[in-house]
Amino acid sequence: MVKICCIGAGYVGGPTMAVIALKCPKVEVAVVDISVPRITAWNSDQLPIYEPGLDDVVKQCRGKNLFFSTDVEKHVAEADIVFVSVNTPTKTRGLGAGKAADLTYWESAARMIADVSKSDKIVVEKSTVPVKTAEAIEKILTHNSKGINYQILSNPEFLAEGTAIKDLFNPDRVLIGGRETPEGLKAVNALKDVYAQWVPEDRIITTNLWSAELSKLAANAFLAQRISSVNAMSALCEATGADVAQVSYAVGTDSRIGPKFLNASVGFGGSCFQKDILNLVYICECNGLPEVAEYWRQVIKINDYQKNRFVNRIVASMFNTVANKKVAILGFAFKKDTGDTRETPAIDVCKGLLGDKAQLSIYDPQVTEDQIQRDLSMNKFDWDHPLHLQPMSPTTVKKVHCVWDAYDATKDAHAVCILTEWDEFKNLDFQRIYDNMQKPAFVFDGRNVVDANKLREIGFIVYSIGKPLDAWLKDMPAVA
Ligand SMILES: NC(=O)C1=CN([C@@H]2O[C@H](COP(=O)(O)OP(=O)(O)OC[C@H]3O[C@@H](n4cnc5c(N)ncnc54)[C@H](O)[C@@H]3O)[C@@H](O)[C@H]2O)C=CC1
Ligand SMILES: O=C(O)[C@H]1O[C@H](OP(=O)(O)OP(=O)(O)OC[C@H]2O[C@@H](n3ccc(=O)[nH]c3=O)[C@H](O)[C@@H]2O)[C@H](O)[C@@H](O)[C@@H]1O
Repeated sequence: MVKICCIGAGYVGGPTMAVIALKCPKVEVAVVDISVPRITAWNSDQLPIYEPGLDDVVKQCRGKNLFFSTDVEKHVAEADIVFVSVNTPTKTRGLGAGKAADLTYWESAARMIADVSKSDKIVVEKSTVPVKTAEAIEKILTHNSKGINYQILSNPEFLAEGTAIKDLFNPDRVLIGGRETPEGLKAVNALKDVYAQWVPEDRIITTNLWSAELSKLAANAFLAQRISSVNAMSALCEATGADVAQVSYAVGTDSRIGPKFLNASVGFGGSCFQKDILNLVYICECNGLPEVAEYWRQVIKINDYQKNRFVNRIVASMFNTVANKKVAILGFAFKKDTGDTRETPAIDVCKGLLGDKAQLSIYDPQVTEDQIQRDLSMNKFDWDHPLHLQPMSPTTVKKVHCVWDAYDATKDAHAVCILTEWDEFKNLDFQRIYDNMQKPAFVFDGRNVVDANKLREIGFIVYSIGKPLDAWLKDMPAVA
């Protein structure tokens, strides 16, 4: 029986390994982590991450050929294939701070593999890493090899949160990069055999190591670039009276461009887009390509601009001050169908409003008050380290209240900000909300989920990203 071990039981390691276990009943899969609470949760009825369909997959395999454990060394020693899916945060100190990937966790995992291994192993990079990481890992492993043969593969993950199980069941492609040597090709084929249990062969792409590593960074940069492109257009739409949804549709029907990923928003969030682009920028700079670095940096700059523009629009519309006004925040997760708040635009919007002394009442169906308080008091990039290294007792942000109902959040509020596109926000009783709010009552829709015309009929002043502006908003211009 082939034995797989995955180091890192997070948003990628957990779901990916659960699906491998489900699709490959003859493979034994152990997912290991240094975080005791995380492993305890994986072994309980309350999984540590919310992901549609995940419970079902885990329930089918856990205890049969899928195991979650903190006994990292034992499972690594026994495995034929070791996936490494640990955090690769942005460095906060030293060389490359604010841009480069921090490979501390990767390096410690590689050293541990070298220490405990007694048999040959295929080591698979599942985390998103800088180009040429495989070379560094190879050096660590071979300098400590005790005669053991290691093959390093790059197998980046393309799943998106909220649709992880669907994406893993039916991926657009699986990418495997390896050394172009007989041993390298053999290792590539061994991993290909695992995926071939459910992924059609023509969707399994094999490349050299560096192409696989770079393709992951490139894919995320291209995706984020589309959002920054449409968000840049949204500002121009507001200035000209064009409607960004109509522009996106007209542009996206060109088959060379395609319709997906053209929704204007308050800005993209999530643990990876910003981190991976910063990493790409750093790699370009290190390779003497400042123009290329600046090109990609602009994707982040537009994203920051979009979040600032949204906050300024709110404050400007409400007579240039939100001090002591109750503002309801609907949605805190970085997108719907996940409880993940890493780099969510809601953090920047809330911090911006708190900077102007607003009182926030926040409702998200999947995010706890503890998490929100932690996010609003944490330093930039701290969130991307293993749980036990994150600040344990954050100071409570006093002007923030978290509630478990959209109606409670909006009661007596001056304004409602929609920051996540949860389906339930489309069907709220906005007449009831309006009746219980201060007047004039504002809605700032950062995800374009509500029917703005219906809300205007009720009496709201509505701002939707990239849509023709209400007369009220035109009279109160927001400077980003
Ligand atoms: N979240 C996502 O949707 C995607 C993430 N990625 C990449 O996958 C990697 C992992 O991301 P996530 O799963 O989101 O992170 P995560 O933070 O949810 O999980 C990482 C886990 O690794 C554990 N860990 C760290 N060092 C360890 C060590 N030495 N030994 C054992 N466990 C260790 C941590 O305790 C943590 O539970 C990152 O490189 C990320 O860029 C790639 C595609 C999608
Ligand atoms: O490397 C990663 O971590 C993953 O990053 C993204 O996945 P994810 O961040 O989970 O979610 P997305 O659906 O890409 O959304 C990212 C952000 O962009 C925003 N978005 C997305 C699409 C769009 O049209 N407009 C828009 O503002 C979302 O609301 C969200 O805040 C990629 O889609 C995955 O392929 C990749 O594996």
